[in-house]
Amino acid sequence: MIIAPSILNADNLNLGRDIKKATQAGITRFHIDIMDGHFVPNLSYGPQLVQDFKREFPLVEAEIHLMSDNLETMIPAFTQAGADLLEFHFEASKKVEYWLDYLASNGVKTGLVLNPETDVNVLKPYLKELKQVLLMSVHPGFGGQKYIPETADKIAQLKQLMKDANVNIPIEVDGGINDKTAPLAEKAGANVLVCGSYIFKNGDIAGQIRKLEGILNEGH
Ligand SMILES: O=C(CO)[C@H](O)[C@H](O)COP(=O)(O)O
Repeated sequence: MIIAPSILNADNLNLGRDIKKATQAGITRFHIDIMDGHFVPNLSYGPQLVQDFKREFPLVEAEIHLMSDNLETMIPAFTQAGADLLEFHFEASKKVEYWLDYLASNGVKTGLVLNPETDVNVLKPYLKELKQVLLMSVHPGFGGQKYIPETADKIAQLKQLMKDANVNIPIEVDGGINDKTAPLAEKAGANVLVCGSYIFKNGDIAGQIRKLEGILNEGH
């Protein structure tokens, strides 16, 4: 299981410090939420943040979760900024195939994201080109929301879809992950968990990461 901390609810005035604390606790990938105030009702970071992240932490993966329907501007900008993995929403794109090709030819690993209400079957034509699928377990736009329990059914449906297509890529779950919900997502078959508030909000970043890892290890 990979834990990818979402920096959205970290202390933004001490972001470098908090990211460093998480890497010292063994984290090798961060989830960076990009919100455009249009596709979702919130604003977050721009490409400069990603560029600075890669300058300071070149060996740590920057996973970009693009919550925008302005892909023409955003995808090239975040590709140039140094995204290792870029995930865009199926709901936000009329040219999925075009952007998958663009990202692959620029050496960026690609994931598609589905909102909670979107049927997993929409992924069928793209599964072979994806490096990951991200299932939202909250409605995108804000950290600190409650995990939607029906996510387990979506994970099961996606696993079946992948099996039928003979594809085996990681399933990532994002939103409301904590010590109670992480085991639910793991049991349902998630391979990557995005976790924001739980890790960054209580002041003991390393302790929260260890706690989450401990709980996930108990299941084995
Ligand atoms: O994509 C997101 C919101 O749109 C965040 O990544 C997600 O909500 C993680 O934060 P938290 O763990 O606090 O729920």
